[in-house]
Amino acid sequence: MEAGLMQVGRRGFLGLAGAGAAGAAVALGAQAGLGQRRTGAPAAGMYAFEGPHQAGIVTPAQDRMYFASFDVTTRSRERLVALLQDWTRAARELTAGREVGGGTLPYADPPADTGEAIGLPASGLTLTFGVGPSLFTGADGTDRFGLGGRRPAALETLPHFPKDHLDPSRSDGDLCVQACADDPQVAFHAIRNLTRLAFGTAALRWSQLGFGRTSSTSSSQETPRNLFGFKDGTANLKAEESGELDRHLWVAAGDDPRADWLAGGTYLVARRISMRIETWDRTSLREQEGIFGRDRAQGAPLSGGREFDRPDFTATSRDGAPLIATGSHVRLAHPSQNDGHRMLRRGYNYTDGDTSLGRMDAGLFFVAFVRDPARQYIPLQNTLARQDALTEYLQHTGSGLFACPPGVGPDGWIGEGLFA
Ligand SMILES: C=CC1=C(C)c2cc3[nH]c(cc4nc(cc5[nH]c(cc1n2)c(C)c5CCC(=O)O)C(CCC(=O)O)=C4C)c(C)c3C=C
Ligand SMILES: [Fe+2]
Repeated sequence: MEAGLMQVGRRGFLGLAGAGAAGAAVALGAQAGLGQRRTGAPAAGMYAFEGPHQAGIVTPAQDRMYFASFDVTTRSRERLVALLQDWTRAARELTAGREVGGGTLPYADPPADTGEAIGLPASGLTLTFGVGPSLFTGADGTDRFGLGGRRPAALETLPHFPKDHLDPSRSDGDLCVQACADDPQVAFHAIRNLTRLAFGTAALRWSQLGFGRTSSTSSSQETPRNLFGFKDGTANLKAEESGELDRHLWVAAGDDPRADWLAGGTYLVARRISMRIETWDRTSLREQEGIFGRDRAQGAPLSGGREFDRPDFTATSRDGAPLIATGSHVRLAHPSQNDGHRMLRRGYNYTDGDTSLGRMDAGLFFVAFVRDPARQYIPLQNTLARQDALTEYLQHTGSGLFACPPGVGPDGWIGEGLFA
């Protein structure tokens, strides 16, 4: 079984409702209460909502994603807090495969849950929440909710990078929710219901559907492929590397004296990267492999060996040229070129139909989690934008940076520490 995934079947659930349930079912009951589960189907995968860190970061990447960014429309701090509490309550239900609002159906009112996930299991749903820089400081410099003094120094709108072509209506936001699941309808249902709960307090600003994970976050997972056909996620930071996670992923107490509320949390970088698929498809395999610095079939470094072997950047061909080219993606992105920095990538392939020129509007919705974006993301993105051979085939069209608070305990709510 994958790390952190609980298999809760009909027997487990019925057992919980009865006398003494153990193991997974107890975990379900403790965190989710005894509301109506949407299905009695066996072997419904479920990740614990509670824990020191939010789920959806190091839990194994699911097959589907629906990412949403929100603008907070209220000026009231109390209403913002109430929204985060409502979202936490709903997230406990949704991730346990239960209907929002306990499945209440007063006939004279709209149902508490929108209903399209009835009959579907939890499907490994995780919900990961974040806060953007604009939640702290408005465009006119105002301290919107009295949180200005608690804003982490690293939580700034990402700078403009060379060749960026950002659409403001697909960028930034006050709050974000990343919903990942093995069923797209379950991920959609989660965002829809959270959006509905936010009515009058926060409004959807932009959203992105992703259909195929482009990273492994656990060594138990097979490396998937991106839309250029290459294995993606080979050298990713993985859940099993606990020391490395503390070093590169989780914010520690003392990292930022203004923002100890973020200890145990992390930063989420989102980039909507359009990929020039038609041009790529007219490029030779030799050139494609040279651009990445890995072979397409196995994902092995061009210096030799197998997928998970270390790339040898000193290896040269008979004519003295480096086997992994100086402008290749893996050389430029490798920790040895970036002061030892790593990141946890958790992106998804996407398509939004086609463009007015009849090209596929498709690419990578790049999501990465880092302990410090100012050191781990911004310098690397500047390097890639200027030197990476891959850049010719890409266009960054959306962007966002969010701080993801730590996870919650049984009575906690997301972002509690920020408002304490
Ligand atoms: C700024 C960070 C990065 C962006 C943006 C980015 C875009 C991007 N990447 C691929 C495909 C691959 N990336 C791979 C490795 C890799 N990429 C980054 C960072 C960014 N990529 C890092 C830190 C690494 C790991 C480097 C290392 O430690 O060796 C690979 C190789 C396989 C792997 O390790 O995952 C591929 C393939 C695309 C298509 C893309 C934009 C659309
Ligand atoms: Fe990459």
